[in-house]
Amino acid sequence: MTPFSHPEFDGHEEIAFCNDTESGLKAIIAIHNTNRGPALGGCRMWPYESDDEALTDALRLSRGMTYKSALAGLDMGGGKSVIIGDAKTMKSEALFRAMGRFVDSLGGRYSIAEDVGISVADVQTMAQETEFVAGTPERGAGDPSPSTAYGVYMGIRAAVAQRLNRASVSGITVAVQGLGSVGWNLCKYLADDGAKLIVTDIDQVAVARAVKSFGAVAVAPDAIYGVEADVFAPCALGAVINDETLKVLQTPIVAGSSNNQLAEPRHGTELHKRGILYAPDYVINAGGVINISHEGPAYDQERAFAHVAKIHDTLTEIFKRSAASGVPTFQAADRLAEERFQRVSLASSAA
Ligand SMILES: NC(=O)c1ccc[n+]([C@@H]2O[C@H](COP(=O)([O-])OP(=O)(O)OC[C@H]3O[C@@H](n4cnc5c(N)ncnc54)[C@H](O)[C@@H]3O)[C@@H](O)[C@H]2O)c1
Repeated sequence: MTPFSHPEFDGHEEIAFCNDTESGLKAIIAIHNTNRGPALGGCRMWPYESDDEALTDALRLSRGMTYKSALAGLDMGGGKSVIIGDAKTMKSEALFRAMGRFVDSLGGRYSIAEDVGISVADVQTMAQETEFVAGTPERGAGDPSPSTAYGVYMGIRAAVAQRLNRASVSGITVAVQGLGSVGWNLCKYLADDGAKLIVTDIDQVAVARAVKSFGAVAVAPDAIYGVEADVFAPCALGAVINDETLKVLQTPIVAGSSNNQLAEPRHGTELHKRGILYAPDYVINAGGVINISHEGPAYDQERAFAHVAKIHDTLTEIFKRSAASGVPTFQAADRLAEERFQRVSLASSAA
C-alpha cells in the first residue's frame, strides 16, 4: 500500500489510519481537499479483500465528495472514511466509539455521516465520542431522501428546459427506475406537477402502490431501459448506462438519483454523441448533502430546500457549457467543480 504514489492519490491533503486493538477497529479517513471548508463525508463499512482495496475506496470516494460539495455550493471539503470489516457480524459499541475517537482526533477537519453498511444508530454511537458527526435526527435535518428527491425533480426541470425547450414537466413522460426512498418521493413531485409516469421496481408492492397513487404505467425491471419516454430517471442501481442499455435507450434525457450511473466514462461520451442530455449524477443527487449542511439547532427546512433548488441553476450552467464547448456534461461538471474548489485555493494563497 503506497499512499503517495497510489493511482487515486490525486493530491489528498491527509490520510489517517487507525488500528485499535481493543475494539478491533481498522479504519482509514481520507481528506481530499478542504479549500472550501472542513471535509464532510460518509463512512463505509465493508469486508475489503485487502488494505489496498480499502484505501482505493477511501481515496476515490473522498475526491468525489470534494467535487460534489463544490458544485452544491457548500462551504465544505471532501472526505470519506472506511471501516474494514463485515457490517453483518463485526459491529459493536466499542468499535463505533473507537471510530468516534478516531474522527475526534482530527479536530473537526473531517465530519462523519452514514453510508453503505453504517446506520444512523452507528453514527449516534460515534457521537458519544465526537461532536463531528452529521445526518443524525438530533441535528435536525433527518432523512435525506425527500431533499434528494426534490433536487432530482429540480434537475429534471432544468434538463427538460434545456433539451426539450419546455418550461415545466407537465405532460412530460418520466420513466422512474426504483420506487424506494428517493424514487417514491420523486414520483410525488413529478405527478403533482402533471408529469406522466412509467415505473418499475423489483418490489411488486411498491409498483402496485405507484400505479394506484400516481396513475403510473408499470413495466418489468428489464423493460424500463427501452421505454418511450422523455426522461429516464435511474433511482435504484449504479452502472445503468452501459453497452447493453445503450442499445435500447431512446429517451432524450437521463436524469436520476443513482450514484455512478455511467458504467465507464466512455458511456457518458456516447450519450453526448447521441444527443442524450445526461444530468451528472453527483450534481443532481446532492440534495441530501445540501440539506445536511443546514442542520443544527437553527435548522430551517424552507431555507434548506431553497438551497437544494439551486441544483436547477447549477445543472443549467453545466448544460450550457457543455453545449458551447462540445464537451460531455459529466466532464463539464468536473471542470466547473475544479474551478470552484481550486479558485478558493488560489485566492487563499494570494491572501
Ligand atoms: N437516499 C438518498 O438521499 C440518496 C442520496 C444520493 C444518492 N442516492 C442514490 O439513489 C439511489 C436510490 O436511493 P434510495 O435511498 O431511494 O434507495 P432505496 O434502497 O430506498 O431504494 C432503491 C429501490 O430500488 C429498487 N431496486 C433494486 N434493484 C432494482 C432493479 N434491478 N430494478 C428496479 N428497481 C430496483 C429497490 O427495490 C428499492 O425500492 C441509490 O443509488 C442511492 O445510492 C440516494
